[in-house]
Amino acid sequence: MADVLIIEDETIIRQAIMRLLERDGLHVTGAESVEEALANGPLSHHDLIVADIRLPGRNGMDLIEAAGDVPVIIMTSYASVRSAVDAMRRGAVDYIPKPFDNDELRMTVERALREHTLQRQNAALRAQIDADYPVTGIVGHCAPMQGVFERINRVAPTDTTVLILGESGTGKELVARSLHEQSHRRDGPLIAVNCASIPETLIEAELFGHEKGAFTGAERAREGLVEAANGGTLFLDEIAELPTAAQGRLLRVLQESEIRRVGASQSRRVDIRLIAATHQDLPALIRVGDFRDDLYFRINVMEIRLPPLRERSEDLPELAQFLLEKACRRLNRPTMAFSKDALVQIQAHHWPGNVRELENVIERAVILTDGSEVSASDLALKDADGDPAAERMDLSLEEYFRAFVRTHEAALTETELAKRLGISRKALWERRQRLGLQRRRQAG
Ligand SMILES: Nc1ncnc2c1ncn2[C@@H]1O[C@H](COP(=O)(O)OP(=O)(O)OP(=O)(O)O)[C@@H](O)[C@H]1O
Repeated sequence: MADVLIIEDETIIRQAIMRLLERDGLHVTGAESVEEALANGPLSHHDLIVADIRLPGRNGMDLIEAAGDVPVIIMTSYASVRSAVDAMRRGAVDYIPKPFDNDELRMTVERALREHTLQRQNAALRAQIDADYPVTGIVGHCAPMQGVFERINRVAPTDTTVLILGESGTGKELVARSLHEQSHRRDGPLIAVNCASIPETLIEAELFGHEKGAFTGAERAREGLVEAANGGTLFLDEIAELPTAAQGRLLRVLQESEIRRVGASQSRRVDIRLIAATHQDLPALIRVGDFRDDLYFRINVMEIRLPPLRERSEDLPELAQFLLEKACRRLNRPTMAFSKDALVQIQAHHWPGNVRELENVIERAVILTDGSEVSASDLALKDADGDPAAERMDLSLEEYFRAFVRTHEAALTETELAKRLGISRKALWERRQRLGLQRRRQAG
């Protein structure tokens, strides 16, 4: 039973609220003042506090701070909307205007209690995940991954620039997210930019923003991605793809904590933490003049190197199982398991596309498998060497969708087909329209 504390100095009002909430099955205690409430025991014993803003002695505002994690609803007269706004700013979860409407009060209390329960459940879930995996959502027990976790835990709480190295698909972005989530910037933005995906001519304006008229087509001034990361983390993936001019601008941002938009004469202060990643050999690029050595020295303060999947074979069974559960959840399929021969194949494969390839192979197998077991043939991996995996990787999900629909549509209803694909019937219909994949009528 949820426990609610009412602090209200007017006895009639306090008792009326207590009776009202007791009728809703809540355990309610009352106090005339903040001092009396504190004398009766720690505030943390309650699930919710409803307090008048004007009280004799310490007022309701003081209480918000004293309440810590316990949500506080403030009661205020219509005349003092201003103080209600102040109370919300200082952390009250809601306010109830006086004179109050009984139903409105009950609904506000119920909503605050529900949100508080949800928050507690989320915190418990997060703690559970943290306990299962040392760094949120990153699977790996092999020695090199343990080294990676140790570095993440050490460097995450600092503002140090981190350079993540590793082949494509080894989890560089995942590590960057984890560094952000474990830093004091976690409530700030994480802006992830793949430098290879922005055309060279646009990259400076995209990253650093521009003033109106800075170049043809710049009709309005625009904030860049670096500024958007202010107060948070900027993750620059494939940093080796940054053209030399942009490298110079980035270096200035890092050295001076200031940014100058393209075409601007004034600088603006920015507070960002940079995490960079690349699969390339930066010292080799420096030698041929494609990467600035001063930028390299500035970003290479702390290095995290991710091993390729082929060097992590002891992690493969756990990682495959983790990705299988993830795919089943995403595609709305009941839990599945790998057959023995599937696990043998997973161990034998070379995984040139690393974890991303493993994830794609598993997701496709989940889509194509009927039963609850994924067999070696569902994985469609050939052998450890010379397997044209890259060819299969080129098959887009749309092509799989097309093949899956054409193979199964004669035997399944649209509802069954949608369910097997893990999408709604409406989504199936829409995708059919988009791909020109009209339903074929069955002969006879
Ligand atoms: N150790 C891991 N545990 C669980 N999932 C992982 C792990 N490593 C990678 N993944 C998953 O594999 C996919 C690819 O990872 P990610 O995008 O982080 O790789 P990347 O190195 O940044 O690739 P690229 O260099 O091509 O951008 C993601 O879906 C990620 O969640």
